[in-house]
Amino acid sequence: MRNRKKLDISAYFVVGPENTKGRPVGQIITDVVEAGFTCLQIRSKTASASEMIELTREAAAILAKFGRSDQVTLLVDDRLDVVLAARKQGIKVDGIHVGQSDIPVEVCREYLGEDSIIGLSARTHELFDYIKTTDVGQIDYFGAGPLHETQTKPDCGLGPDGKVITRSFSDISKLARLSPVPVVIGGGVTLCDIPELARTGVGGFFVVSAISEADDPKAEAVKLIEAWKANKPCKE
Ligand SMILES: Cc1ncc(COP(=O)(O)OP(=O)(O)O)c(N)n1
Ligand SMILES: Cc1nc(C(=O)O)sc1CCOP(=O)(O)O
Ligand SMILES: [Mg+2]
Repeated sequence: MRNRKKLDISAYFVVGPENTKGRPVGQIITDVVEAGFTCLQIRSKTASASEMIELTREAAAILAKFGRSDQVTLLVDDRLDVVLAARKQGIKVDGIHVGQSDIPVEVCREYLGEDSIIGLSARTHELFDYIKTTDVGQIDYFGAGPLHETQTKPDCGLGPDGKVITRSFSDISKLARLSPVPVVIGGGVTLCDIPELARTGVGGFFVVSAISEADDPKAEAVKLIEAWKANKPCKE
C-alpha cells in the first residue's frame, strides 16, 4: 500500500457517475490521469456499494495501465465498506476521505492500517478549532472549503440561517500556516482561482465540475495543472 510520506494532493479530482453529464466516468478519469492529476477520489451519493467497487476497480486499472499506481493516490469518499471490499478483491485502493459526520478516522485507521491515506474534511472555520484540540496523527490531510457555493454539494458551507458561508483566501492562508498536515481546498474551484490558491500555501486544490462538466475534460485538467505549477493569472 501507499507510503504515507509520498502523498501528493496538489491536483485532486473527485468524481462519481452523477457528475459527468452521462459520460463514462472511466474516460474522464483517463483524461485527468493523462493530464497529470496526483490524487483521485471516487465519490457518489447515488451509486450502490457494488457500483462503487466497480468504479474503484476501473480507476485502479486506469492507473495501472498508465504506470501511475504508485504516484497517484486513489481514495473512496465515505465508504469504508467499499474500500475493504475492493481490497479484498485485490484492487489497489490507497484509502478513504471522510467528513465530520462520517465514520470516525480512528475506526478507518484501525481497519485500513498504518500505510493507508485518510483525509478528513470540515468547514474551514471548524478546522481552526479542530487543529487546536485534536490529535491529527491519524490524518494525512485536511479537505476544506467551500471556496465558492457549488451545485455539486449544495449543502456545503450552509450556515444556521440557510446561507452558504464561503472561505476567503486570507482564511485559507491562515489555515495553511497553522495546519500540521497538508490542506486541500475545493468547492466551486475554477481555473481563475488557482493562482491565488497556490499563493496561500495550501497543498493543493480539489475539483469536480470544473473537469467533469467541461466540454473537453482533458484540456481543462491540463490547464488547471499548468496554472497550479506556473502561478500565473488565468486566461480562460
Ligand atoms: C478532498 C475532499 N474534501 C472535502 C470533501 C467533503 O467531504 P464531506 O464533508 O464528508 O462531504 P461528502 O463529500 O461526503 O459529501 C471531500 N469529499 N473531499
Ligand atoms: C465534495 C465537496 N466538498 C466540499 C467542501 O467544501 O467540503 S465542496 C465539494 C464539491 C466540489 O465540487 P465542485 O468542484 O464541482 O464545486
Ligand atoms: Mg463524507
